[in-house]
Amino acid sequence: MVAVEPENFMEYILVEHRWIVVLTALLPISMLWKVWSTVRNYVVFKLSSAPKMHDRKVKDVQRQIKSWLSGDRSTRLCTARPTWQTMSYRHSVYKKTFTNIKINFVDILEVDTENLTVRCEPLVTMGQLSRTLEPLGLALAVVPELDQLTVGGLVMGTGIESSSHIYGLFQHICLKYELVLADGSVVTCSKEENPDLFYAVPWSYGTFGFLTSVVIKLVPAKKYIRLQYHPHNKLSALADQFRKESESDKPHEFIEALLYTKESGVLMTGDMVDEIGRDGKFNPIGKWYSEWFFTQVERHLRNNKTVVEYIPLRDYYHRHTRSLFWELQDIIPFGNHPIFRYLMGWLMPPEVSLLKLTQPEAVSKLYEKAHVIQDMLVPIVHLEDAIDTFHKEIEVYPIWLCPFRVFNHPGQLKIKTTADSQMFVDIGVYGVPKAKNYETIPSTRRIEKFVSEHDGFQMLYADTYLTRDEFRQMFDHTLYEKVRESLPYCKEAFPEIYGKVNRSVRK
Ligand SMILES: Cc1cc2nc3c(=O)[nH]c(=O)nc-3n(C[C@H](O)[C@H](O)[C@H](O)COP(=O)(O)OP(=O)(O)OC[C@H]3O[C@@H](n4cnc5c(N)ncnc54)[C@H](O)[C@@H]3O)c2cc1C
Ligand SMILES: NC(=O)C1=CN([C@@H]2O[C@H](COP(=O)(O)OP(=O)(O)OC[C@H]3O[C@@H](n4cnc5c(N)ncnc54)[C@H](OP(=O)(O)O)[C@@H]3O)[C@@H](O)[C@H]2O)C=CC1
Ligand SMILES: CC(C)=CCC[C@@H](C)[C@H]1CC[C@@]2(C)C3=C(CC[C@]12C)[C@@]1(C)CC[C@H](O)C(C)(C)[C@@H]1CC3
Repeated sequence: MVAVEPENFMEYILVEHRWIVVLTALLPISMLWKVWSTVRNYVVFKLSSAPKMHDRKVKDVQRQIKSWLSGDRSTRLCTARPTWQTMSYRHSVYKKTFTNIKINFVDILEVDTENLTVRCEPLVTMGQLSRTLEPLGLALAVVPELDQLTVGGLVMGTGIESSSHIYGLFQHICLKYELVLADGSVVTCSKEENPDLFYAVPWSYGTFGFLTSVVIKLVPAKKYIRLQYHPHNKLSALADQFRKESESDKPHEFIEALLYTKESGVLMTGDMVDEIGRDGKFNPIGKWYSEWFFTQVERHLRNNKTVVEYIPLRDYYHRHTRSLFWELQDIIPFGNHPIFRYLMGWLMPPEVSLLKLTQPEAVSKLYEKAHVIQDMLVPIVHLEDAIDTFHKEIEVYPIWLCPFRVFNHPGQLKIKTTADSQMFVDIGVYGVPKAKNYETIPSTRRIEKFVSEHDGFQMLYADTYLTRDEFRQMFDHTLYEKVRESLPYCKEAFPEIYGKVNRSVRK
């Protein structure tokens, strides 16, 4: 472990015993925030006030942009969402120098139960959506699993989940975007209307305009997920089954795998069902006292038996929220202890935003040197090679594996095939690297090189060390540039994507 020197007593507590602050302050505040926002969202929905307010809020964004237009336009524009509230590890320093546009868009506007769509505002979170849709027997086709991810962030960045091998990324289930552009106009775009803009918006990181609403595709939901755990002790066997299941003509609705060592892991296949069958036990993994999901899965590996469980739908969707995958074990080391779970589990997890807000400089330095948070997206055929490379360069376990389809659409994600789509795998690596030769920048750059050479992509909520040229090689900028040229004031108002994601603007 790399040593860091705390500068004062408070910092010492925050670094060495971060759990004290988390337990005494962050967890209670997080709970109050959760209760307040749930009640507030419920009341707003019941009063049906959100759709009426929406137009007024859009006009307010237009007003702010027009005021920027009538000034000297010496600054650029970004959203005023404080950087500590976002679901990335870093703070975006450009927020300090750009003109901040307030976007207070936090509501679900309309659920169309006939056409199976939901129209919602960009700050609506995944937790809010799944809570609202469940009683209606509906769900988003892709539910990125951390409660606090927002629709806007997932559209402008990207979103992925264990149903993505069928439906694709979050962008692929979005049917329409409404944006306010740099000239103050409001546009809507879809496959039929302004298609260039529609295909260029995902992965654009807010560099065309401000998203004000999105129409998203829904699917009928059932009460439970029948989840089958398939333990493996050979990577090649796990990878073969992983590919076979993902590319099958009739795939299971949910597929993911967790690797616990280079050679061993558990593949999980799931389907929605209305009844609990007799072939497995009921496991409400979302209850406050239940063990963290990733350690439950590890037990199936140790037992080395294929078993079936029935998990309540929302518990499944947010299965990695309570332990923030496995990141919370570094912050609350005893968080998975039964005594803690029974007594305090109902307060978990702390809000990521509050953790971020109270992160001292010394912890940032520690994470910088000895912690990896990366999701690399590579064609599924290269799965074993990628695991080899990650093992050699980083050696962090568990590793999250999630298959997903990239459709052959125009835009920044250009796949190298003429087929309709190509199957990829997201390799998520979060934790303290054990590889002896690990050094943040050189090791990450070698991984990035591997991903580029294998026609893959890097998720950009994480740190990227790509140069601008390498970045433009990884992400196709042809359509992006064309649309930027065609929109009045766009280039003046917004930097290019690299200008918002490179390391020099993220501290
Ligand atoms: C926290 C929470 C959030 C909910 N969110 C939604 C939701 O977003 N959409 C939904 O259909 N049901 C939602 N429901 C369920 C809803 O309240 C009703 O249970 C169900 O829709 C039956 O409505 P009703 O026939 O009693 O008529 P009403 O409640 O009077 O509504 C008639 C129809 O209009 C739609 N509707 C009403 N208000 C809104 C709104 N603000 N936004 C979108 N559609 C609205 C609904 O489709 C509803 O069926 C929510 C429930 C909870 C607890
Ligand atoms: N399972 C998954 O798929 C997971 C995904 N993630 C990643 O987390 C990120 C989402 O986090 P979240 O906190 O929700 O989003 P952020 O607030 O971090 O926003 C991400 C980007 O989207 C832009 N943006 C957000 N809302 C708007 C809007 N209304 N109009 C214009 N631009 C907007 C932001 O611009 P600006 O800088 O101007 O605010 C920023 O560049 C995504 O990048 C996603 O890939 C993380 C964990 C899991
Ligand atoms: C595509 C998928 C599934 C991505 C999962 C990404 C998660 C593992 C990321 C998203 C936000 C994230 C970067 C975060 C952290 C860990 C990894 C997270 C949870 C933590 C909690 C680590 C500890 C840090 O002190 C701090 C609190 C700033 C961050 C906050 C964001």
